Amino acid sequence: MAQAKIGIIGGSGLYKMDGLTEVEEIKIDTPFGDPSDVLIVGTLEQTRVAFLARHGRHHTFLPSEVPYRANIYAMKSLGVEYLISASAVGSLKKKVKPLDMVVPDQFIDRTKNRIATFFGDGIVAHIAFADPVCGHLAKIIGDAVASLNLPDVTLHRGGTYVCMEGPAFSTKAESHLYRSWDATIIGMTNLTEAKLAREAEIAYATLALVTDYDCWHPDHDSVTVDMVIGNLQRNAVNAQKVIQETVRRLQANPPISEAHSALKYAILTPLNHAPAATKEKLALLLSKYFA
Ligand SMILES: CSC[C@H]1O[C@H](OP(=O)(O)O)[C@H](O)[C@@H]1O
Ligand SMILES: Nc1ncnc2[nH]cnc12
Repeated sequence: MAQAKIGIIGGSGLYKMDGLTEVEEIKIDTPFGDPSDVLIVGTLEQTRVAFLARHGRHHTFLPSEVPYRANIYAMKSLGVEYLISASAVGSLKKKVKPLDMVVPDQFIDRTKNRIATFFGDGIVAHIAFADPVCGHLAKIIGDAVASLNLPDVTLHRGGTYVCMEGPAFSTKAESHLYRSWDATIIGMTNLTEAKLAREAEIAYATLALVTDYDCWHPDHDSVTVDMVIGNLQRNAVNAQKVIQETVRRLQANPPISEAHSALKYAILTPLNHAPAATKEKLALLLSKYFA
């Protein structure tokens, strides 16, 4: 089976990664069903990386339908230790403009229709999630953006990403509510992914690409898909440059992340009392904790 230390999940508008060489398309079966698409493993900056289109390469999964568990499990099965997410987001702050880039450090959960854990069925675990992204990886992504001096792009390090269920965009009342919470950006996918990545002991951070002002701004039209895709296509080239530079920095200096031992104190069920079928299903994540 192919191996890759670095994973990339591309969101709306980023359905492929240019510049990969020695490319393999890998179909991975998981105990949680099929991932959104085949995983593309290739070489970038002398490193094997695995790319996955979050909504499928033809954008066929709603945010609520994305098989998040299968996606993260598939990344883990390739040996991924660092996961870079590229995502389209709306801005909840005036100073965060369309085409800007944000590397958030917090999330607020407004999802209601998805499973955001690998656990259950006889094995209970509670990961710490106070700091939901890997600070080391977030810094490397931020440094990569800063080093590229991209024209018309302002970098915002830190900020809170509201993860809503969708698929409809927010009402104005909701958008104003999130602004009153001092949230920075809004999207529909990254919190779920960040939780599962943490349970899988993968360091995770987000490169958020701002496409719109959601629907709160009196001087800007309310968000539409056209607006999002139009801006993200403009952002996609920049996003790929940032990802490539992040991979270069990451492989030169891979940090030890707290995420890599997230389950050490999280599992409450003595594993010798856990149902065999659940142990088997979760062995990829748990075998290092089997006695
Ligand atoms: C196409 S607009 C809404 C859609 O875009 C974002 O997707 P992703 O996070 O995968 O880039 C947002 O979360 C929604 O899923
Ligand atoms: N305004 C918005 N709300 C939710 N998800 C988004 N993705 C891009 N823009 C968005």
